Amino acid sequence: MIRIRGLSKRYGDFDALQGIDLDVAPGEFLVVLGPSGAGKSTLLRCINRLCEPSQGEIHIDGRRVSSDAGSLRSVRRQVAMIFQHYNVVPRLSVRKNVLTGRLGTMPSLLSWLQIFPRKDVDIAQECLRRVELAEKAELRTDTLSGGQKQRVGIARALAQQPKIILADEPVASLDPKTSRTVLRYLKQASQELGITVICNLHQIDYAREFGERIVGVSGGRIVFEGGPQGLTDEVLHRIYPGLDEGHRGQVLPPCGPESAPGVNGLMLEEAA
Ligand SMILES: Nc1ncnc2c1ncn2[C@@H]1O[C@H](COP(=O)(O)OP(=O)(O)OP(=O)(O)O)[C@@H](O)[C@H]1O
Repeated sequence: MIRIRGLSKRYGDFDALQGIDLDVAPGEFLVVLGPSGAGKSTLLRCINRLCEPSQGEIHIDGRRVSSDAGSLRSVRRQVAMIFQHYNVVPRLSVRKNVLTGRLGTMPSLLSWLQIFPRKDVDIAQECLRRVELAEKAELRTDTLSGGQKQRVGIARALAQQPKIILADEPVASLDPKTSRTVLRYLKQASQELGITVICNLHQIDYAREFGERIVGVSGGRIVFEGGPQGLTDEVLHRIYPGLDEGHRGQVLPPCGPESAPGVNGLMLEEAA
């Protein structure tokens, strides 16, 4: 379904990604694990073309992704994104936030007027039910906890009815219990709906627990590819050079700015 060959991304004279080759199967839940600055976000952003690769090719379902308008439209429709800081619009209701996942399928006048057809409202409600937030649909989103906001982020991604979800450190801002709950909702939706998920994580424990397959990235290169049982000490040292015993399996704090501004590149605060 996703085929990546020779993908490189250069920022100025810095190589953020260097010759990535990767295949992701339909319905797979793939975890990308790696330290801060390894290139995980850049990889996801090249897949949905929020970021233009310097070299290499990406194919989704056999179609090459490019920056021409038709390809971009198709990618933005098929690929949803979940962000570390949720990217919900605080003053909108939970339901309206989820409905923004439907904007790409609606006539622009209706979306501009924020008039949502019944069918879309029903889809949004079903997505909220999946993350067990149906009863909060009418609440303002800023009244929710961080974990609930991220579940809104998942529901919004599902409302897009995507083939692929790219989740960029979706639990980096959450405590361990909430993180597991959020990852469970995401994995369950992937399994039940057959959605391919690529999920960037910092946490080795969660990668082991939720990843069907794990790709370890370090210094812009893939240094490991395999099942959770393959994450041996030697492999972890390859992914996290200098990682000591005491840190193994613990949460590695993220750093760096949140780089993705909104859904499908929209600035939601401005769109609201
Ligand atoms: N727009 C940009 N301009 C210049 N350098 C960038 C840009 N975006 C990312 N980089 C650099 O590319 C490298 C990879 O960044 P990326 O955000 O992909 O890493 P990451 O593994 O997702 O890190 P983190 O886990 O901290 O989010 C970093 O060194 C980062 O500083």
